[in-house]
Amino acid sequence: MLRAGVVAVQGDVSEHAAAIRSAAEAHGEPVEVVEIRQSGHVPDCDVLLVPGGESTAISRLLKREGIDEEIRDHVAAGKPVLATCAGLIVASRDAKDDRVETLDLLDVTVDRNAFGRQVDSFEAPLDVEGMDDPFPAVFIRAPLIDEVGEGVDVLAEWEGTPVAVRQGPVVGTSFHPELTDDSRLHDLAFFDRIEAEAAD
Ligand SMILES: NC(=O)CC[C@H](N)C(=O)O
Repeated sequence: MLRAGVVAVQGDVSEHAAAIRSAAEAHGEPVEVVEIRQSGHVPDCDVLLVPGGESTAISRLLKREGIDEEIRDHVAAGKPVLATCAGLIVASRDAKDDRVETLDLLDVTVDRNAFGRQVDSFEAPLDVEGMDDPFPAVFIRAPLIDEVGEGVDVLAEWEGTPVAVRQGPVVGTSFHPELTDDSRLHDLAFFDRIEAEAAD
């Protein structure tokens, strides 16, 4: 049984829970989704999802609840994380905003809301490394990734700007794969990895 933790202090938690459930179902993988609002649950999780929402609120609450350290330990143990939009901001090295205390899971810097305000949200077909067909990427007040460290792979770009990155077990996207019923980003972040490990 795969135990998937959805960080649930703020943001689009139910969409993430539904997306990981349907991705797991597609792989015939029984899944238990754990909504994480307090410390003590992350250590039991195999994979973690950090949702979109408001990065200032998410980072403040993670720290207040002591979940921030647990997420760092999860990654240090090599366990996968998918961080989307505000989650990517929280996972970055630096969001250039004192209100966001980042977790430094991905060696990238981000510019919050760089793709515009809520009204500027858009959907775009995105070429993602390893996918045969474009992924329907939904951008909502999306962060721009402006600096990418050496250990980071860029998985997708939009108009010359990285919008999906991977470093070790952590995948971060500027867009919201949880809002479409396309589970290929979950495959890339979790199931391809889990299946490759199982085949070893
Ligand atoms: N849709 C989103 O997650 C937007 C993120 C928002 N720009 C932030 O700074 O938190």
